[in-house]
Amino acid sequence: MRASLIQIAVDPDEPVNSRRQRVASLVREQRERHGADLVVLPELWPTGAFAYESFVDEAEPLEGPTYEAMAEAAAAAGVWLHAGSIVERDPEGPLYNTSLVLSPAGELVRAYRKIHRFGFDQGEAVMMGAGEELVTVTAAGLTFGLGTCYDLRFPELFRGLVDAGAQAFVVPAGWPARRREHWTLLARARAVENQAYVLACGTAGTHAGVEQAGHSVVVDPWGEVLAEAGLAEEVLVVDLDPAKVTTTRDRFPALKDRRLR
Ligand SMILES: NC(=O)CCC(=O)C(=O)O
Repeated sequence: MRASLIQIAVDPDEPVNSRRQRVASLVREQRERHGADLVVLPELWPTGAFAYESFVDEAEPLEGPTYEAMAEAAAAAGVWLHAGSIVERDPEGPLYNTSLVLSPAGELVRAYRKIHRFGFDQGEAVMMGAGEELVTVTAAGLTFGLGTCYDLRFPELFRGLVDAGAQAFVVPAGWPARRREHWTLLARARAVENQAYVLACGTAGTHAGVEQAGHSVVVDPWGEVLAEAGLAEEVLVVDLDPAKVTTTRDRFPALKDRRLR
């Protein structure tokens, strides 16, 4: 199966709706241009992950304007779409940082509320609720476990996803440039320790004064980097093979030597 990761530039001068339309047309062309079965977008790309002051105004229901634009694009292209995350307004609860996974028919098949909120005593950590559910989804022949940005620092989440059947992880992010080394290192660590693909899709540009790391990366189950973006907006195209997960786990069966559960 082939995946396209779209590292979107989040420019505060581009209105959110224009960005939605621009991203929708990028999604639409991924099948025809690159033969993609799956398209992946970053964390909170409509607003920017650090644009805390816009979270309340831009919050939307699960099937709000971002979903609508992405559903139309996924269906037009006939691709699975991990649409990155949105600021979700739950009518009965707080805001959440929620990732959406859409089928090639444009249906919302899974939503994942980010479990580990970033910011310590400010921003997302105080403005949003914490998700509580591990989420996996089987798409185009692979079972993906979902995480979001800061989640990458919490290996127990990814091990839990492996226990739930994950062969690959999708990690949308809005990771800052000043901790770029951590991003690449953690993406490779999660791949190696879980013998799983990692599809880590970040943003480009600078918003809310925070320069983004870019450098979206795809790592295979042996820890090899298959593709890595630069700093600017860019599309990464990679082929993923479920058999590679099986052979890696069979030939070097470290996951079978676990003693603490
Ligand atoms: N949006 C985020 O979760 C940022 C995470 C981050 O900056 C870090 O883990 O470092």
